[in-house]
Amino acid sequence: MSPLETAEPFGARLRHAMDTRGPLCVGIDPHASLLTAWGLNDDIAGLERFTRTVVEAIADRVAVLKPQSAFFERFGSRGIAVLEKAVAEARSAGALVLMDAKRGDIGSTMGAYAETFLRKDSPLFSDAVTVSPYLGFGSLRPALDQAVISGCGVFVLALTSNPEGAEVQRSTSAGGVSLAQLMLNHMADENADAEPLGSVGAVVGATLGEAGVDLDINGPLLAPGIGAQGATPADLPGVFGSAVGNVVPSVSRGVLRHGPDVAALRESAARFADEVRTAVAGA
Ligand SMILES: O=c1ccn([C@@H]2O[C@H](COP(=O)(O)O)[C@@H](O)[C@H]2O)c(=O)[nH]1
Repeated sequence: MSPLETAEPFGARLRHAMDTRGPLCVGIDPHASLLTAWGLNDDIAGLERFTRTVVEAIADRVAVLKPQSAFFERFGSRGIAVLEKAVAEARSAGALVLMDAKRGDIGSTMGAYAETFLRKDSPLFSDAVTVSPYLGFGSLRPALDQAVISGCGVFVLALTSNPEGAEVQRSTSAGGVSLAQLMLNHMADENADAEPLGSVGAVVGATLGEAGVDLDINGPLLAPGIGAQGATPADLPGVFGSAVGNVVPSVSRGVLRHGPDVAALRESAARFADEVRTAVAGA
C-alpha cells in the first residue's frame, strides 16, 4: 500500500466482524490463579501454554480477542514475546485484536504508545488499543491520528466497570456535564460522518445498571464486566438502551475458567454469545 492510500477503517472492519461472528469479545487474562487452576505453573511456560490454548480455541470464532497487557508485562520481555505471538496468531485466525493496555500520557509520550500498538511495522501492532483520556482528550491526538493512518481503533475509557471509577468519571466538568459525558462528546465528534461505525470506541462497564449518559457516539461501546464482575448479557439493554446494537460485550474470567479443555472454552464462549444475541434481539 502506498503511504497515500488509507487502510479500511477499524469501525467498518469491526461492524463486519460483529455482523458475521456476533459482537462478543473474549479477554485473554492469564491470572496466576487461572494458570494454577489449569494445572500450569505461574511461569513463562505456563503463560505460553495458556495463551496458545485460548487463541487456538477462540480466535476463529469471536469478533474480538482482548489480551490484557498487564498479565504479560508481569513476565518482562519473555511475556511480551508471548503477547506478540498471540496477537499475530489471533489476527491470522480472523479475530480483531484489541490490546487492553489503557495507556494515557502527555501527547509526546502518547505518540510512542501509538507507534507501539498502532503502527503496522510494530511487533505489537494490534487492531485497536484501550487508552485513558484523563490527561485530557487532546492528549490522545497522536493515537487517534495513527489509528486513522493504520485503519485501527482506539477505545477510550468513559465509565469503567469498577465502582471506584464513578468519583472521577461522574464528577462534573467546568461546562456542567460529567467528565464521562465530556469524553463521550469528544468521541462523537471524532466519529462524525463515519459509516457504518466510527473507529473511536468508548469503554462503558456492563456493571453500571444504567449508564445515565448519552451513548450516541456513532462508535463501538466496549462493555467489560460480564461474568466475574457480576454483570450478565441480560443487563446490556438496561445499561445501553438504544445504543445496544453497537455494544461489544467483553468476558474474560467467565470464559477462561472453563479451560484448559478447548471444547469447554468454546462452549462457554458460545453460551455467552447466545445470551448476548437473545438480550440484544429482545431490546
Ligand atoms: O472498565 C473496565 C475496563 C477494562 N476492564 C478489563 O476487562 C477485563 C475484565 O476481566 P473479567 O475477568 O471479565 O472481569 C480485565 O482485563 C480488565 O482489566 C474492566 O474490567 N473494566
